[in-house]
Amino acid sequence: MWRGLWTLVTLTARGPRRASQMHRLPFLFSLRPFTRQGSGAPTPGSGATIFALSSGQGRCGIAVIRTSGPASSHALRSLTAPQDLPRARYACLRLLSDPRSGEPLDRALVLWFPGPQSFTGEDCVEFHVHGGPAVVSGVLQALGSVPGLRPAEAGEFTRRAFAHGKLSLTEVEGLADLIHAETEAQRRQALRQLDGELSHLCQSWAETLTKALAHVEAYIDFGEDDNLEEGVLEQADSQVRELELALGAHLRDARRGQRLRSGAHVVVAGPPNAGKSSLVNLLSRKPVSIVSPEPGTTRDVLETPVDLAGFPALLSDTAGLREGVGPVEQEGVRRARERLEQADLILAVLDASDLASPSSCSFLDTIVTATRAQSSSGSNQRLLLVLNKSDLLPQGGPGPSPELPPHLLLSCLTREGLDGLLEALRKELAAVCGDPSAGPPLLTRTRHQHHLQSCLDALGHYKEAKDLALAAEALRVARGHLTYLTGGGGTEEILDVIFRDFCVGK
Ligand SMILES: Nc1nc2c(ncn2[C@@H]2O[C@H](COP(=O)(O)OP(=O)(O)OP(=O)(O)O)[C@@H](O)[C@H]2O)c(=O)[nH]1
Ligand SMILES: [K+]
Ligand SMILES: [Mg+2]
Repeated sequence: MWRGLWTLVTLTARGPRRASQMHRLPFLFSLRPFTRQGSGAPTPGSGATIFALSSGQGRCGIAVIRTSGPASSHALRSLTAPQDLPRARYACLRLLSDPRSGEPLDRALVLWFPGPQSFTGEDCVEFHVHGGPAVVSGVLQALGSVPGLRPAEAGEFTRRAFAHGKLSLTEVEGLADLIHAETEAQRRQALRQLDGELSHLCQSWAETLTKALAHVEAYIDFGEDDNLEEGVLEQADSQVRELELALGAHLRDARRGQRLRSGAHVVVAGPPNAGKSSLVNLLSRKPVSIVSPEPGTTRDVLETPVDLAGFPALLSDTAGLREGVGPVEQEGVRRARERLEQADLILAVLDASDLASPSSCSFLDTIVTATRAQSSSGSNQRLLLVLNKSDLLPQGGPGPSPELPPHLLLSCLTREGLDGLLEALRKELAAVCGDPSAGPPLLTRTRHQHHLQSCLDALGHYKEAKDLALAAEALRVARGHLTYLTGGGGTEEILDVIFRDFCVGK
């Protein structure tokens, strides 16, 4: 078919002489038309129809049971009365009964989604039944008795959706993240990815590369032909340069998307008895750490996952930093320092009523000053200075020293200043994790970073390539990585671009 099309074009647009050059275009005839179905994913379940409980386990108001596959309509008819198929995509009330015994199971809402307009792309049915365990297991058993139906494996509905081109790989990842999202920021980020923002961006980058590749290939094939547009290679070069800039900007993202997915490391540190453990308990809303008036209470690093102002964080409580103590506390101090190095954000806590003590001064001089100096010289580590126990400051007094770096006043005892701290945390974490509702889509997984970096490396090879065949190959490799990112398996659409974007024989 392609050969036919090409011949048509060569005859009409370029005159018959071009037909003799067809042997010079081997790559064009190995092309498959672009479809997302050629995504390298396994072809779905060889006709099997799957079913599963899609809502959560346990007693609930409504439970949703789904089927997907060619026997879905048969399953629906077998379980319902009347037995006719309801109108597509409209909810209707039906009596469900066991097809073997005729025993009524429930009165339920059923929905019929004929493929391909369904989540998986196959025929699907949803049963919205009453959420009692006996109803759910009765309907599942009834479905299991219908010939051609079997229970779904984990993720099998989504896998079928991917195999039918309903979702790209990054969208599948977004869906998984949405299901697991625990904080507002994670939900926003996952929803953007599920909406396909990252995959659309990659598709547009891949299109740019397809154009550049088409330019280079055309030059290889028609280079000496004066009918070819001028400057095709220069166009390819400038397309590659623009793409390099865009990819570089995304990669400089410094793993913000990944932090948003798995949580930023927030480390609470400070001198002994400053109220670090009190703050950790306050922020996590549970008694994670022991609080006591005795300095040196916390020894081990205590970690707890928390939702901090809508952002996911792994909050670590650490031992108070001081010198000249016994071996156990000294080990705690060593662990605290080690954890500080891994922090995305340091919550530095001092006792507002004890700023002149040697341990407060030493903490300010070392950790606080050093971190602030590093972050102004481009390090990614951030720091918030919190002066706790503000309730101990004299009412209407002068407040802490004006020479201190920027800080927040807080009382873990009275909770005064907590709202201000949460607002400051929200800003800091938005900088650490990226604001999920603004800017370009974030890279949420190492896999994304790997493919973008490999794409960028291949563009480097393009620029260094000594001949055009190698340059074209580098572009193909670069484009392959973008396709892998969205889950495609090296699909080709150069012909389309040659017809659409090129005026061979104008
Ligand atoms: N007045 C007052 N006391 C506080 C406040 N926050 C904590 N404290 C008290 O300060 C003491 C030390 O608190 P912790 O939370 O154990 O302090 P820490 O920094 O974890 O101490 P170490 O683990 O020993 O380094 C306890 O007696 C707390 O009740 C506050 O805001 N105001
Ligand atoms: K203490
Ligand atoms: Mg403590």
